[in-house]
Amino acid sequence: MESMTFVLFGATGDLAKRKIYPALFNLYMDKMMPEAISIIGLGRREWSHETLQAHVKEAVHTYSDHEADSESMESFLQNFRYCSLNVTDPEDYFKLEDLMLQREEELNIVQNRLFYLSVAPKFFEVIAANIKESGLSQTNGWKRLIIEKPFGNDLETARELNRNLSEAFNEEEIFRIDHYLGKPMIQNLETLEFANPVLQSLWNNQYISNVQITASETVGVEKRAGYYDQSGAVRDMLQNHMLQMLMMTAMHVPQKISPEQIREVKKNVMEALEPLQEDTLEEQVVRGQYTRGDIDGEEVNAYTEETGVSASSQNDTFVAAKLNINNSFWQGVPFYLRTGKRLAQKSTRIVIEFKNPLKGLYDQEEEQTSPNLLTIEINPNESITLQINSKNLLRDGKIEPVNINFSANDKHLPQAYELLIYDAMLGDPTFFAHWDEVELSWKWVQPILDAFKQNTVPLHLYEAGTMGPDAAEQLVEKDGFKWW
Ligand SMILES: NC(=O)C1=CN([C@@H]2O[C@H](COP(=O)(O)OP(=O)(O)OC[C@H]3O[C@@H](n4cnc5c(N)ncnc54)[C@H](OP(=O)(O)O)[C@@H]3O)[C@@H](O)[C@H]2O)C=CC1
Ligand SMILES: O=C1O[C@H](COP(=O)(O)O)[C@@H](O)[C@H](O)[C@H]1O
Repeated sequence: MESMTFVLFGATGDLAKRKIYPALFNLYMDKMMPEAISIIGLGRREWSHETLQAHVKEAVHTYSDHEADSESMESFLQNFRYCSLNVTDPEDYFKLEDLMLQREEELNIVQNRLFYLSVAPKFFEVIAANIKESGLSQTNGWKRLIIEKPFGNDLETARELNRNLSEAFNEEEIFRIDHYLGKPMIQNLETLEFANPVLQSLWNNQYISNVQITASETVGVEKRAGYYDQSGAVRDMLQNHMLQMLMMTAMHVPQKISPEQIREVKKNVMEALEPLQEDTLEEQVVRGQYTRGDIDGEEVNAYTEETGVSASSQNDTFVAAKLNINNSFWQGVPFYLRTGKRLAQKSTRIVIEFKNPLKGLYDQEEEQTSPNLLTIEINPNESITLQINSKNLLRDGKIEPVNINFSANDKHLPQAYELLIYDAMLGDPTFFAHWDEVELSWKWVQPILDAFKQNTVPLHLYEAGTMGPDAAEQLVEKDGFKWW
């Protein structure tokens, strides 16, 4: 891998501590980092290089599962330097430039520069502009920008953000993290679909009856009420993670496996997504909010009782939707998506339900068959399970559903941030959100945001600890299905 400077805005923050430093350390230990790398941490705090190094060490000890011998740790930490900088102060970027140039010279490395913005989204544009104005982006190597979602707050603000970022960085230089795309099982979808002719031949509307994507969480708003009450489940999960999982599931075979082609087939899915209509939106979208209930035997507050949430909030803590993809592969196959807080279990999974044309053969009282299901568990377990029908020879030969299971659970499976940072360092954009995907996603959810804002669809309350409102059950039941 090429040598580089890794500039981390928000080096003193939570994401850096919990995810970025442990990921960098794991990559270092797995020899997946450049031989020579200059890592410069930034924040307003007046830290010394040593303070940052001690902070990184502590973060690695707390959050990395890699064994850290002291020699490796010390040589890892030697890559770090700190520079105090206020992102809105253009003068501070010259201070940063001095340090960058000094380290590039010391290490004798090309000016390959990766800028990671682990700061609030309101700073993205000012940082990009200051990087450009200060000349930091005029390098004799490459430059890249990593940003975290949210990418805008709606279609209009997302477009504006993108316009402004494009002043300083080209699309090929912008790596938009959607951490779901870093999850090993999501990355594995490509292989599952395209490296298995048996599955690929069934991956269409001739054999599949419906697809269900669930991301359920047991946590509530935690300490993020300020953000979440303005965001809700649609902006927080549906527009990004859920639609990315949909794209990864419904994409059709590309001409070849390359970042450009994978992004192209993902985009095709979004382009074929049937737009929601204002007058029928309620038939396809369920908005929910949790009331008091029980999670793992513990009583929890209603959403409107959470600290920082207004008692009259109409915010969505749950959303379920039925999506139709109007292309020859998926016409007639509903894709059901649901996500919410304070649900019965933490589980992210994709379930492919196959059609059962042979059902009639066995439909006598004693011989019921179940649909074949392919379940891809993404989080917290990682597995692929195929449910088939089989005779139970120990119970009078009755037909029963049994599972063929591949479980990838392993504590050494790389973490999402590890895979994503590695790809960004390499310059591989496959598992980052392209602007086209982001824009098409906002476009598709915009009617939902409008309807929720105008209160033209009901807010269904659900008890914490359940799987959401009854209306979400009815969404699939009226098509003759049930949630798996
Ligand atoms: N934490 C998480 O788990 C996740 C976070 N994210 C996203 O990552 C980003 C960072 O989140 P998180 O780390 O939690 O936030 P924190 O509030 O913990 O950290 C914010 C960072 O920004 C720095 N900062 C704030 N204002 C300025 C400024 N004017 N100039 C320079 N630096 C500044 C702070 O440094 P200092 O105080 O020293 O100035 C600090 O390092 C956000 O966009 C968030 O949405 C995404 C997914 C998960
Ligand atoms: O981006 C987000 O994701 C988390 C859920 O992520 P997971 O990896 O634990 O499934 C969610 O809790 C959070 O609200 C959202 O911003």
